[in-house]
Amino acid sequence: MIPEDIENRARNGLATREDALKLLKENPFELFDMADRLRRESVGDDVTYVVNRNVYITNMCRGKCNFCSYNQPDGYILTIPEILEKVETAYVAGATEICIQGGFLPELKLDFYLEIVRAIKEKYPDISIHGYSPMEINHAARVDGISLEEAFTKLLEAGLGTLTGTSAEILCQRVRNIICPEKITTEEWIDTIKSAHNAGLVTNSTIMYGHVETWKERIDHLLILRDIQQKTGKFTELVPLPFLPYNNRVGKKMIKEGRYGPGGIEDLKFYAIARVLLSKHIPNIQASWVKLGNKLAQVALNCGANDLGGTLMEDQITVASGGKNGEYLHPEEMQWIIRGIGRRPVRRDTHYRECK
Ligand SMILES: C[S@@+](CC[C@H](N)C(=O)[O-])C[C@H]1O[C@@H](n2cnc3c(N)ncnc32)[C@H](O)[C@@H]1O
Ligand SMILES: Nc1c(NC[C@H](O)[C@H](O)[C@H](O)CO)[nH]c(=O)[nH]c1=O
Ligand SMILES: N[C@@H](Cc1ccc(O)cc1)C(=O)O
Ligand code: SF4
Repeated sequence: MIPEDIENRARNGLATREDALKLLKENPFELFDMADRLRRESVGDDVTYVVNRNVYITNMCRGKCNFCSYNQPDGYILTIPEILEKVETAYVAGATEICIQGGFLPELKLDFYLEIVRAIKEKYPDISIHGYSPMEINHAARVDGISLEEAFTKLLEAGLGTLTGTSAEILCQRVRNIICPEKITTEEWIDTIKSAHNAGLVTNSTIMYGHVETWKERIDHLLILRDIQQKTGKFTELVPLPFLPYNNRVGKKMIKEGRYGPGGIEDLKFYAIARVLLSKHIPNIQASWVKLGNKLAQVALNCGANDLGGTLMEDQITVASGGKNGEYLHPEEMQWIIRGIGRRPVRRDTHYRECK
Protein backbone atom coordinates (compact mmCIF):
# COMPACT_ATOMS: atom_id res chain seq x y z
CA MET A 1 0.00 0.00 0.00
CA ILE A 2 1.27 3.44 -0.91
CA PRO A 3 1.51 5.51 2.32
CA GLU A 4 -1.07 8.28 2.19
CA ASP A 5 1.24 10.89 3.67
CA ILE A 6 3.73 10.37 0.84
CA GLU A 7 1.04 10.78 -1.81
CA ASN A 8 -0.11 13.97 -0.10
CA ARG A 9 3.39 15.38 0.03
CA ALA A 10 3.84 14.55 -3.67
CA ARG A 11 0.54 16.23 -4.48
CA ASN A 12 1.79 19.38 -2.74
CA GLY A 13 5.21 19.32 -4.38
CA LEU A 14 6.96 18.35 -1.17
CA ALA A 15 7.96 14.70 -1.66
CA THR A 16 11.44 14.02 -0.33
CA ARG A 17 14.34 11.80 -1.34
CA GLU A 18 13.39 9.40 1.46
CA ASP A 19 9.80 9.29 0.19
CA ALA A 20 11.03 8.37 -3.28
CA LEU A 21 13.35 5.67 -1.94
CA LYS A 22 10.49 4.24 0.12
CA LEU A 23 8.15 4.17 -2.88
CA LEU A 24 10.67 2.09 -4.79
CA LYS A 25 10.12 -0.69 -2.27
CA GLU A 26 6.36 -0.73 -2.91
CA ASN A 27 4.58 -2.84 -5.50
CA PRO A 28 5.59 -1.10 -8.77
CA PHE A 29 2.05 -1.26 -10.12
CA GLU A 30 0.76 0.69 -7.13
CA LEU A 31 3.51 3.22 -7.70
CA PHE A 32 2.48 3.51 -11.37
CA ASP A 33 -1.14 4.07 -10.36
CA MET A 34 -0.17 6.78 -7.92
CA ALA A 35 1.97 8.54 -10.55
CA ASP A 36 -0.95 8.31 -12.97
CA ARG A 37 -3.24 9.97 -10.39
CA LEU A 38 -0.70 12.75 -9.79
CA ARG A 39 -0.37 13.29 -13.53
CA ARG A 40 -4.13 13.59 -13.96
CA GLU A 41 -4.43 16.05 -11.07
CA SER A 42 -1.55 18.13 -12.40
CA VAL A 43 -2.09 18.28 -16.17
CA GLY A 44 -5.28 16.38 -16.92
CA ASP A 45 -5.83 13.63 -19.48
CA ASP A 46 -4.63 15.32 -22.66
CA VAL A 47 -1.46 13.93 -24.21
CA THR A 48 0.64 16.47 -26.05
CA TYR A 49 3.04 16.10 -28.99
CA VAL A 50 5.01 18.54 -31.13
CA VAL A 51 5.64 18.56 -34.88
CA ASN A 52 9.36 19.19 -35.08
CA ARG A 53 12.56 18.23 -36.87
CA ASN A 54 16.08 17.60 -35.64
CA VAL A 55 18.85 19.21 -37.66
CA TYR A 56 22.35 17.97 -36.89
CA ILE A 57 24.69 20.78 -37.85
CA THR A 58 27.66 18.43 -37.51
CA ASN A 59 28.11 14.70 -36.95
CA MET A 60 31.62 15.17 -35.61
CA CYS A 61 32.48 15.57 -31.97
CA ARG A 62 35.69 16.17 -30.10
CA GLY A 63 34.05 15.40 -26.78
CA LYS A 64 35.17 12.21 -25.10
CA CYS A 65 32.04 11.13 -23.27
CA ASN A 66 32.36 7.40 -22.61
CA PHE A 67 28.61 6.84 -22.91
CA CYS A 68 28.23 8.38 -26.32
CA SER A 69 28.33 6.78 -29.77
CA TYR A 70 27.93 10.06 -31.63
CA ASN A 71 31.56 11.00 -31.89
CA GLN A 72 32.96 10.38 -35.35
CA PRO A 73 36.36 12.09 -35.80
CA ASP A 74 35.63 12.91 -39.45
CA GLY A 75 32.39 14.08 -40.90
CA TYR A 76 30.43 17.10 -42.04
CA ILE A 77 29.57 20.59 -40.85
CA LEU A 78 26.46 21.86 -42.62
CA THR A 79 26.60 25.19 -44.41
CA ILE A 80 23.83 27.73 -43.85
CA PRO A 81 22.11 26.91 -47.19
CA GLU A 82 22.21 23.19 -46.30
CA ILE A 83 20.67 23.94 -42.91
CA LEU A 84 17.93 25.99 -44.59
CA GLU A 85 17.20 23.09 -46.96
CA LYS A 86 16.55 20.84 -43.96
CA VAL A 87 14.40 23.47 -42.29
CA GLU A 88 12.40 23.73 -45.51
CA THR A 89 11.47 20.01 -45.31
CA ALA A 90 10.25 20.61 -41.76
CA TYR A 91 8.32 23.71 -42.83
CA VAL A 92 6.61 21.73 -45.59
CA ALA A 93 5.68 19.07 -43.02
CA GLY A 94 4.05 21.76 -40.87
CA ALA A 95 6.69 21.78 -38.12
CA THR A 96 6.55 24.47 -35.45
CA GLU A 97 9.96 23.64 -33.99
CA ILE A 98 13.48 22.97 -35.23
CA CYS A 99 15.93 21.25 -32.87
CA ILE A 100 19.52 22.16 -33.68
CA GLN A 101 21.86 19.52 -32.40
CA GLY A 102 25.30 18.11 -33.01
CA GLY A 103 28.54 17.03 -31.47
CA PHE A 104 30.89 19.30 -29.61
CA LEU A 105 33.43 21.03 -31.87
CA PRO A 106 35.55 23.47 -29.88
CA GLU A 107 36.37 25.43 -33.03
CA LEU A 108 32.71 26.45 -33.54
CA LYS A 109 32.25 30.01 -32.32
CA LEU A 110 29.24 31.75 -30.85
CA ASP A 111 29.07 33.83 -34.05
CA PHE A 112 28.38 30.69 -36.08
CA TYR A 113 25.59 29.66 -33.70
CA LEU A 114 24.13 33.16 -33.94
CA GLU A 115 24.37 33.20 -37.73
CA ILE A 116 22.44 29.91 -37.98
CA VAL A 117 19.65 31.19 -35.76
CA ARG A 118 19.38 34.49 -37.66
CA ALA A 119 19.33 32.76 -41.05
CA ILE A 120 16.54 30.39 -40.01
CA LYS A 121 14.52 33.15 -38.36
CA GLU A 122 14.83 35.43 -41.36
CA LYS A 123 13.33 32.85 -43.70
CA TYR A 124 11.01 31.07 -41.25
CA PRO A 125 9.98 33.61 -38.61
CA ASP A 126 7.18 31.40 -37.29
CA ILE A 127 9.28 28.32 -36.56
CA SER A 128 10.71 28.25 -33.06
CA ILE A 129 14.30 27.21 -32.70
CA HIS A 130 15.15 24.84 -29.90
CA GLY A 131 18.78 23.94 -29.80
CA TYR A 132 22.38 23.96 -28.69
CA SER A 133 23.59 22.40 -25.50
CA PRO A 134 24.71 24.07 -22.28
CA MET A 135 28.13 22.54 -22.85
CA GLU A 136 28.58 24.11 -26.31
CA ILE A 137 27.50 27.54 -25.19
CA ASN A 138 29.56 27.37 -22.01
CA HIS A 139 32.61 26.70 -24.18
CA ALA A 140 31.77 29.32 -26.82
CA ALA A 141 31.27 32.00 -24.17
CA ARG A 142 34.63 31.19 -22.61
CA VAL A 143 36.42 31.35 -25.99
CA ASP A 144 34.86 34.75 -26.71
CA GLY A 145 35.70 35.99 -23.22
CA ILE A 146 32.11 36.94 -22.44
CA SER A 147 29.88 35.93 -19.55
CA LEU A 148 27.35 33.12 -19.88
CA GLU A 149 24.52 35.56 -19.49
CA GLU A 150 25.87 37.74 -22.30
CA ALA A 151 26.15 34.72 -24.57
CA PHE A 152 22.56 33.67 -23.84
CA THR A 153 21.29 37.21 -24.28
CA LYS A 154 22.91 37.31 -27.73
CA LEU A 155 21.32 33.98 -28.66
CA LEU A 156 17.94 35.17 -27.44
CA GLU A 157 18.23 38.41 -29.40
CA ALA A 158 19.27 36.49 -32.52
CA GLY A 159 16.04 34.49 -32.25
CA LEU A 160 16.84 31.33 -30.33
CA GLY A 161 13.56 30.22 -28.80
CA THR A 162 14.70 27.64 -26.25
CA LEU A 163 17.93 25.97 -25.22
CA THR A 164 18.17 22.18 -24.81
CA GLY A 165 18.82 20.81 -21.36
CA THR A 166 21.22 18.14 -22.62
CA SER A 167 24.70 17.55 -21.18
CA ALA A 168 23.01 17.01 -17.82
CA GLU A 169 23.46 13.21 -17.94
CA ILE A 170 23.48 12.51 -14.19
CA LEU A 171 24.14 15.63 -12.13
CA CYS A 172 26.53 13.90 -9.77
CA GLN A 173 30.26 14.26 -10.02
CA ARG A 174 30.95 10.64 -8.96
CA VAL A 175 28.99 9.46 -12.00
CA ARG A 176 30.39 12.10 -14.37
CA ASN A 177 33.94 11.13 -13.41
CA ILE A 178 33.18 7.67 -14.79
CA ILE A 179 30.98 8.38 -17.81
CA CYS A 180 32.20 11.83 -18.93
CA PRO A 181 35.20 13.09 -16.94
CA GLU A 182 35.95 15.83 -19.48
CA LYS A 183 32.44 17.22 -19.74
CA ILE A 184 31.26 20.35 -17.91
CA THR A 185 30.93 19.48 -14.23
CA THR A 186 27.69 19.25 -12.27
CA GLU A 187 28.29 22.74 -10.88
CA GLU A 188 29.06 24.15 -14.33
CA TRP A 189 25.88 22.64 -15.78
CA ILE A 190 23.78 24.16 -13.00
CA ASP A 191 25.51 27.50 -13.41
CA THR A 192 25.06 27.47 -17.19
CA ILE A 193 21.36 26.61 -17.03
CA LYS A 194 20.72 29.22 -14.37
CA SER A 195 22.52 31.83 -16.49
CA ALA A 196 20.36 30.90 -19.48
CA HIS A 197 17.24 31.26 -17.33
CA ASN A 198 18.49 34.56 -15.88
CA ALA A 199 19.04 35.88 -19.39
CA GLY A 200 15.38 35.09 -20.07
CA LEU A 201 15.85 31.86 -22.04
CA VAL A 202 13.55 28.95 -21.42
CA THR A 203 15.08 25.45 -21.54
CA ASN A 204 14.00 21.89 -21.12
CA SER A 205 15.69 19.46 -18.76
CA THR A 206 17.03 15.96 -19.34
CA ILE A 207 18.47 13.03 -17.47
CA MET A 208 20.27 10.08 -19.04
CA TYR A 209 19.76 7.14 -16.70
CA GLY A 210 20.41 3.41 -16.60
CA HIS A 211 24.21 3.07 -16.65
CA VAL A 212 26.45 3.37 -13.57
CA GLU A 213 24.29 5.60 -11.36
CA THR A 214 22.28 4.56 -8.28
CA TRP A 215 18.61 5.33 -7.60
CA LYS A 216 19.70 7.82 -4.99
CA GLU A 217 21.78 9.66 -7.60
CA ARG A 218 18.84 9.72 -10.03
CA ILE A 219 16.60 11.11 -7.32
CA ASP A 220 19.15 13.76 -6.35
CA HIS A 221 19.36 14.79 -10.02
CA LEU A 222 15.58 15.31 -10.06
CA LEU A 223 15.81 17.30 -6.83
CA ILE A 224 18.49 19.55 -8.34
CA LEU A 225 16.14 20.24 -11.27
CA ARG A 226 13.29 20.92 -8.83
CA ASP A 227 15.45 23.35 -6.89
CA ILE A 228 16.42 25.26 -10.06
CA GLN A 229 12.79 25.33 -11.17
CA GLN A 230 11.72 26.81 -7.83
CA LYS A 231 14.21 29.62 -8.40
CA THR A 232 13.75 30.34 -12.10
CA GLY A 233 10.54 28.65 -13.31
CA LYS A 234 12.02 28.34 -16.78
CA PHE A 235 12.04 24.58 -17.44
CA THR A 236 9.34 23.54 -19.89
CA GLU A 237 9.61 19.80 -19.33
CA LEU A 238 11.70 16.83 -18.31
CA VAL A 239 12.91 14.50 -21.06
CA PRO A 240 14.16 11.24 -19.49
CA LEU A 241 16.68 9.53 -21.78
CA PRO A 242 17.15 5.81 -21.07
CA PHE A 243 20.76 4.85 -21.76
CA LEU A 244 21.43 2.92 -24.99
CA PRO A 245 24.45 0.65 -24.60
CA TYR A 246 25.69 0.03 -28.14
CA ASN A 247 28.87 1.39 -29.77
CA ASN A 248 30.14 3.20 -26.70
CA ARG A 249 32.63 2.44 -23.93
CA VAL A 250 30.22 2.57 -20.97
CA GLY A 251 27.85 0.19 -22.77
CA LYS A 252 30.64 -2.17 -23.80
CA LYS A 253 31.68 -2.63 -20.19
CA MET A 254 28.07 -3.12 -19.09
CA ILE A 255 27.41 -5.69 -21.81
CA LYS A 256 30.46 -7.66 -20.61
CA GLU A 257 28.70 -7.82 -17.23
CA GLY A 258 25.47 -8.91 -18.92
CA ARG A 259 23.67 -5.54 -18.57
CA TYR A 260 22.03 -3.73 -21.47
CA GLY A 261 20.64 -0.52 -19.97
CA PRO A 262 17.32 -0.04 -18.18
CA GLY A 263 14.52 -2.55 -18.81
CA GLY A 264 10.89 -1.61 -19.38
CA ILE A 265 9.76 -1.84 -15.74
CA GLU A 266 12.80 0.18 -14.69
CA ASP A 267 11.87 2.87 -17.24
CA LEU A 268 8.31 2.99 -15.90
CA LYS A 269 9.53 3.24 -12.30
CA PHE A 270 11.73 6.12 -13.34
CA TYR A 271 8.79 7.92 -14.97
CA ALA A 272 6.67 7.37 -11.87
CA ILE A 273 9.34 8.66 -9.48
CA ALA A 274 9.93 11.71 -11.70
CA ARG A 275 6.19 12.43 -11.53
CA VAL A 276 6.20 12.04 -7.73
CA LEU A 277 9.06 14.51 -7.28
CA LEU A 278 8.28 16.98 -10.04
CA SER A 279 4.52 17.03 -10.65
CA LYS A 280 3.97 20.40 -9.00
CA HIS A 281 7.18 21.92 -10.33
CA ILE A 282 7.88 20.59 -13.83
CA PRO A 283 4.48 19.21 -14.79
CA ASN A 284 5.42 18.08 -18.30
CA ILE A 285 7.23 14.76 -18.49
CA GLN A 286 8.03 13.37 -21.92
CA ALA A 287 7.76 9.73 -22.93
CA SER A 288 10.25 9.89 -25.79
CA TRP A 289 8.97 7.37 -28.36
CA VAL A 290 12.35 7.28 -30.09
CA LYS A 291 13.97 5.97 -26.92
CA LEU A 292 11.12 3.86 -25.45
CA GLY A 293 9.41 2.64 -28.62
CA ASN A 294 5.77 3.42 -29.33
CA LYS A 295 4.24 0.72 -27.16
CA LEU A 296 6.29 1.33 -24.01
CA ALA A 297 5.69 5.06 -24.52
CA GLN A 298 1.95 4.30 -24.39
CA VAL A 299 2.47 2.56 -21.05
CA ALA A 300 4.71 5.35 -19.71
CA LEU A 301 1.84 7.75 -20.46
CA ASN A 302 -0.09 5.76 -17.82
CA CYS A 303 2.77 5.88 -15.31
CA GLY A 304 3.41 9.60 -14.96
CA ALA A 305 4.26 10.94 -18.43
CA ASN A 306 1.94 13.32 -20.31
CA ASP A 307 3.82 14.12 -23.53
CA LEU A 308 4.89 11.93 -26.45
CA GLY A 309 7.67 14.21 -27.73
CA GLY A 310 8.28 15.30 -31.29
CA THR A 311 8.00 13.84 -34.77
CA LEU A 312 11.81 14.38 -35.00
CA MET A 313 12.12 13.29 -38.70
CA GLU A 314 15.76 12.40 -38.07
CA ASP A 315 17.58 11.11 -34.98
CA GLN A 316 21.26 10.36 -35.49
CA ILE A 317 22.12 10.16 -31.78
CA THR A 318 19.71 7.38 -30.91
CA VAL A 319 20.55 5.43 -34.07
CA ALA A 320 24.29 5.65 -33.33
CA SER A 321 23.84 4.08 -29.91
CA GLY A 322 21.63 1.24 -31.09
CA GLY A 323 18.12 2.76 -31.18
CA LYS A 324 15.68 0.64 -33.20
CA ASN A 325 12.50 2.69 -33.00
CA GLY A 326 12.90 4.64 -36.24
CA GLU A 327 13.55 8.32 -36.70
CA TYR A 328 10.22 9.75 -37.82
CA LEU A 329 6.84 9.38 -36.23
CA HIS A 330 4.13 10.90 -38.40
CA PRO A 331 1.72 13.21 -36.53
CA GLU A 332 -1.21 11.01 -37.52
CA GLU A 333 0.49 7.96 -36.06
CA MET A 334 1.22 9.93 -32.89
CA GLN A 335 -2.47 10.73 -32.61
CA TRP A 336 -3.32 7.08 -33.18
CA ILE A 337 -0.92 6.00 -30.44
CA ILE A 338 -2.49 8.48 -28.02
CA ARG A 339 -6.08 7.57 -28.92
CA GLY A 340 -5.07 3.94 -28.43
CA ILE A 341 -4.80 4.57 -24.68
CA GLY A 342 -8.12 6.38 -24.57
CA ARG A 343 -6.69 9.88 -24.30
CA ARG A 344 -7.03 13.06 -26.36
CA PRO A 345 -4.06 13.98 -28.57
CA VAL A 346 -3.18 17.67 -28.42
CA ARG A 347 -0.69 19.19 -30.79
CA ARG A 348 1.44 21.66 -28.83
CA ASP A 349 4.18 24.19 -29.50
CA THR A 350 7.53 24.26 -27.71
CA HIS A 351 5.96 26.06 -24.74
CA TYR A 352 3.16 23.51 -24.34
CA ARG A 353 0.51 25.81 -25.76
CA GLU A 354 -2.11 24.04 -27.86
CA CYS A 355 -1.72 24.69 -31.61
CA LYS A 356 -5.02 25.62 -33.16
C1 LIG B 1 24.65 13.42 -28.06
S1 LIG B 1 24.55 14.89 -27.12
C2 LIG B 1 24.51 16.19 -28.33
C3 LIG B 1 24.62 17.55 -27.71
C4 LIG B 1 25.96 17.92 -27.05
N1 LIG B 1 27.08 17.41 -27.73
C5 LIG B 1 25.96 17.51 -25.59
O1 LIG B 1 26.75 16.68 -25.22
O2 LIG B 1 25.13 18.07 -24.85
C6 LIG B 1 22.89 14.97 -26.51
C7 LIG B 1 22.53 14.02 -25.43
O3 LIG B 1 22.30 12.72 -25.95
C8 LIG B 1 22.27 11.83 -24.88
N2 LIG B 1 22.94 10.59 -25.22
C9 LIG B 1 24.18 10.45 -25.74
N3 LIG B 1 24.52 9.15 -25.84
C10 LIG B 1 23.47 8.44 -25.38
C11 LIG B 1 23.21 7.05 -25.21
N4 LIG B 1 24.12 6.13 -25.52
N5 LIG B 1 22.01 6.68 -24.73
C12 LIG B 1 21.08 7.62 -24.40
N6 LIG B 1 21.27 8.94 -24.52
C13 LIG B 1 22.44 9.35 -25.00
C14 LIG B 1 23.01 12.50 -23.72
O4 LIG B 1 22.13 12.76 -22.65
C15 LIG B 1 23.53 13.79 -24.32
O5 LIG B 1 23.59 14.86 -23.42
N1 LIG C 1 14.93 16.60 -30.20
C1 LIG C 1 14.69 15.51 -29.43
C2 LIG C 1 13.70 15.54 -28.48
N2 LIG C 1 13.01 16.68 -28.41
C3 LIG C 1 11.73 16.92 -27.87
C4 LIG C 1 11.31 18.35 -28.15
O1 LIG C 1 12.32 19.07 -28.71
C5 LIG C 1 10.88 18.95 -26.87
O2 LIG C 1 9.80 18.23 -26.35
C6 LIG C 1 10.43 20.38 -26.84
O3 LIG C 1 9.42 20.70 -27.70
C7 LIG C 1 11.55 21.32 -26.75
O4 LIG C 1 11.68 21.63 -25.41
N3 LIG C 1 13.47 14.47 -27.69
C8 LIG C 1 14.21 13.36 -27.84
O5 LIG C 1 14.02 12.37 -27.12
N4 LIG C 1 15.17 13.31 -28.77
C9 LIG C 1 15.44 14.35 -29.56
O6 LIG C 1 16.34 14.29 -30.38
N1 LIG D 1 18.65 14.18 -28.96
C1 LIG D 1 19.19 13.72 -27.72
C2 LIG D 1 18.78 14.49 -26.54
C3 LIG D 1 17.76 15.57 -26.63
C4 LIG D 1 16.68 15.51 -25.80
C5 LIG D 1 15.76 16.51 -25.76
C6 LIG D 1 15.92 17.60 -26.59
O1 LIG D 1 14.98 18.59 -26.56
C7 LIG D 1 16.98 17.67 -27.43
C8 LIG D 1 17.89 16.67 -27.43
C9 LIG D 1 18.85 12.26 -27.55
O2 LIG D 1 17.91 11.79 -28.15
O3 LIG D 1 19.48 11.58 -26.79
S1 SF4 E 1 27.48 13.56 -25.46
FE1 SF4 E 1 27.80 15.35 -26.76
S2 SF4 E 1 29.90 16.05 -26.22
FE2 SF4 E 1 29.72 13.99 -25.42
S3 SF4 E 1 30.63 12.73 -27.06
FE3 SF4 E 1 28.38 12.78 -27.37
S4 SF4 E 1 28.02 14.43 -28.82
FE4 SF4 E 1 30.08 14.67 -27.97
